[in-house]
Amino acid sequence: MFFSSSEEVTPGLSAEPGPSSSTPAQWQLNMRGRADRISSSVGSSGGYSNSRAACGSNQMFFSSSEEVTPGLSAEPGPSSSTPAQWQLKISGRADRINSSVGSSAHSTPALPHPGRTPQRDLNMSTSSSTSASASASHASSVIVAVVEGRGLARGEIGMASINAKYPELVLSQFADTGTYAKVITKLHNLMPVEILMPDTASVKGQGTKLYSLITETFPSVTFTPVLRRYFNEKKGLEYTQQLCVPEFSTVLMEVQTKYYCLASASALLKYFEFVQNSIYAPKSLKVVFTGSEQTAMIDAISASNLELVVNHRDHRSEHTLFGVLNYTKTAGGERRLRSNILEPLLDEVTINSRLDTIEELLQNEELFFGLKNAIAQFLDIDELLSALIQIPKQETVPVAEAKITQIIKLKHILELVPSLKAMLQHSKTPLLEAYCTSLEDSRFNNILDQIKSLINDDTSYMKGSLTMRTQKCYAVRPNVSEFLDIARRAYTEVIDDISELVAQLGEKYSLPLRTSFSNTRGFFIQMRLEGVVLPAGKLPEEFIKVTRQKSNYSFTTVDLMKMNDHCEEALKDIFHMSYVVVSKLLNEVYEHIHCLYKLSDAVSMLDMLLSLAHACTVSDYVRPEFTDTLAIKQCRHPILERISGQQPISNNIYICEGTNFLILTGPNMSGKSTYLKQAALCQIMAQIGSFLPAEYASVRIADQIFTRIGVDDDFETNSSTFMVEMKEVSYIIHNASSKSLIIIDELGRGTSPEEGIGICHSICEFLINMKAFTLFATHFLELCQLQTLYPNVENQHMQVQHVRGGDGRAEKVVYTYQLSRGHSEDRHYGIRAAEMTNLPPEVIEEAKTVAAKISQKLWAKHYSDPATRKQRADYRLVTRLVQAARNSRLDPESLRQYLKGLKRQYLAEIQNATESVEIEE
Ligand SMILES: Nc1ncnc2c1ncn2[C@@H]1O[C@H](COP(=O)(O)OP(=O)(O)OP(=O)(O)O)[C@@H](O)[C@H]1O
Repeated sequence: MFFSSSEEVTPGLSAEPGPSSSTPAQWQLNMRGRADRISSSVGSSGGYSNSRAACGSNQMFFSSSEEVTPGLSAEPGPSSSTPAQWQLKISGRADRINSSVGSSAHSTPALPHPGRTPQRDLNMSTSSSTSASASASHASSVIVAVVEGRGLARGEIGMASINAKYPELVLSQFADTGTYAKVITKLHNLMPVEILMPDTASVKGQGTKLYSLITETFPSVTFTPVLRRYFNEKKGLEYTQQLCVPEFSTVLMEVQTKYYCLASASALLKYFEFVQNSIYAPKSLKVVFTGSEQTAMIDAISASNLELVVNHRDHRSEHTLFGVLNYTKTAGGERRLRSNILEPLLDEVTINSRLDTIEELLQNEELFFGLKNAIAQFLDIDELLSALIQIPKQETVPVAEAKITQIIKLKHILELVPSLKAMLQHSKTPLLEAYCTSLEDSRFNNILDQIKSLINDDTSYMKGSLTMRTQKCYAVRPNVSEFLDIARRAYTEVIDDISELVAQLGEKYSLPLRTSFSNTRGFFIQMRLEGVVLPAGKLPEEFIKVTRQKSNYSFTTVDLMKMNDHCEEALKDIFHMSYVVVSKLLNEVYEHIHCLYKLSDAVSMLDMLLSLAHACTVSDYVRPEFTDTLAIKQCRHPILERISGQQPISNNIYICEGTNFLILTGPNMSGKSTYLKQAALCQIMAQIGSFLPAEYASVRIADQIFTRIGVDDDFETNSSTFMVEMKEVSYIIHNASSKSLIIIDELGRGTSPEEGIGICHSICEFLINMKAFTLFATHFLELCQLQTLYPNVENQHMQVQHVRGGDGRAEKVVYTYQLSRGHSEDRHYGIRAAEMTNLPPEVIEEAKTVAAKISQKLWAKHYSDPATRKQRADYRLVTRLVQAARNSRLDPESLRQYLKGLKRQYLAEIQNATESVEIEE
């Protein structure tokens, strides 16, 4: 049972004649006409929110004798046995969450699903939309519970999260490393408003490493210790079984032995019920389990470095990848895009099915614009679902009003389904066909028919607070409830009286007065000052609470305030009686309501795909193909392109298994970072199913994308810069695989050149052996020697031109932003920079000589160690052998000759390695 109320709709009234002897339809029109007249004559102040009546009252609205049926009623909830810690933190928490719920346009992503077919993509977004949904919500209305295994199970993490705004419980459990990188990344993506952990993990002074890391990394997020006993996996499973919508119940099989995520779910649901003061209806919640296998992992630092969803210089700026691709029309589409960018797909079939769809949308303009128009009219379905399935513990005026709004929104949304389906019927790609099929669900019509039996045909969701108030007042059909009809007549009369009063005042003082309405003031009077002569040079005494904004006066009178009170009283009655009807209606439609999950999935995915297609039309993008090579012809940086408004200089990117390590050199400001970032951004774009800013693109799917990008030099923080560098690199080394994409920009700057080169060199060698695709930008030209040592390394540089100044000494650098093979000839950028100053020439020359000697010495020293040199010779031999084995074109004789050559080469290298290397002093 979804809702219960002691009051029944009064039967038998439908046979009654309407008021004022007119027919019900006429009466309805008359009543609406009056209210609409006023609503159109007044300026709407602010968007939709609770009316004054709703806001002003905390008292119980109903004298209902029945209790609301709680989904978890059998369990002792926090309300009955509140832990002390909870009690302390509760006040204000619900408000904060609620206010963020109401205000944010962004949030939970409806997950992108990797799957093998488009149909799978559909199903997955139901079953795994998790990570997406989980990951998105930057609308801080997410609460997360985290628990870690103890003893031998240390490192096993269970997480459960729920967004007050979206009806989805996301569970995850995974083994993490000692750096807890996965937990931190997941939390970063979720952006929770509050994190719950067992009190035992956070005992002062003895907190676990995970606890310290979480509280240090998320200082602005509220941390709440919860008694360990609430992290109860048995209860977690029971709650999940009770709450899970049947359509998603396969998840129960998946999680039944995942004790840690179930334990988190148990604590989270209890806590959520407590702070929200409402519970979820049984069988109403989408429950999903997300591992980290289906999406590529992008750690929080990389997401920030690449400016995926937030620009770290200006948080409100749209100069992010999200900003470039976001042409979505719905909150759900926006969330889905955001979550996809943070967690791109791994499954080639799913990505290609999205690309097919985008291609169709680009080729079929009618379909593109038709779908866009259809999608743009949808409201936030997830938000509505979430509200529909939460059972308030108290029945107040705001609750009543909210329920009426919900039924109006539900009707509005369901009425849009046929036009969306009709548009999709023109499509040819499997993904769109699959969404079209998913909308052929008789439940949509059933619910709508039931709604229409009690709600007026022309009731619909509209913008503007007064307009929406009118919609709510007249939502229920006339003759359904006699008392409701009487209350509405009373309301209309007060509205007429208000109009009349304002007209009389205008006549009395010969002033151009207008009736206005706002949620905070109710009805009030407005007057423009221009061309107005005030009697006795000032406003009449009768006008009180005067405010002035530019050339507009706003005020009221004692009589108008009284009328407002009458209006509020009448409204309360209307909402009360409409609520009784609406609650009963919701009870009836409740069993079908879960088809909205399908609709939400379809709308958000279509919105995202339309948005990606739209981005292609704004700039010239190309469809990527998936191979084992990253090869992008004339690639452009997507964000730079958007910022500058003109095409940046394009460059080719080529990395393959044989040449998987690229060393990029070039002076400061020559475009190295831009080049590196555009490679990573294009990789992500390809893996969410977007076209790319290039002439041709082939992409190897990356399981993870890592970046280490240097911050600007800061002499004061050099030591900490070095530590940050080392931590970031160590994270990459511990987590990257041969299928990863790694971007490293400027490593080893926070220490002496000698150490810097040494560290860079050993890290490079480690990564070269790992076979990940790596782009490594550096100012240490010494590293370019790696190309001669390893066949899979290639040097590239950013070209610059040096233009001599008129006085023959000062030199100007012209940046071409063009990539070229080989390493940069521009050594000692610092000295070049110094040359451009007024330093005496002899000082510069001496600096050049000393620098050259030092670098030669460093290099020679580094390569003088016989053991290291032997190791490298071994590695080169193995690499060449593998290449030979793969080269199927060689006939046996050529292969033998080739192998002989390799042997000779290897022996020479070994001998060389043991000879001492002369170091020039
Ligand atoms: N391909 C390009 N087309 C047009 N402008 C570019 C391009 N690449 C870089 N730029 C411009 O040059 C500026 C400097 O580029 P970037 O930061 O990539 O240089 P860098 O070589 O990494 O510098 P540093 O070594 O100092 O970090 C960018 O802010 C951008 O405005």
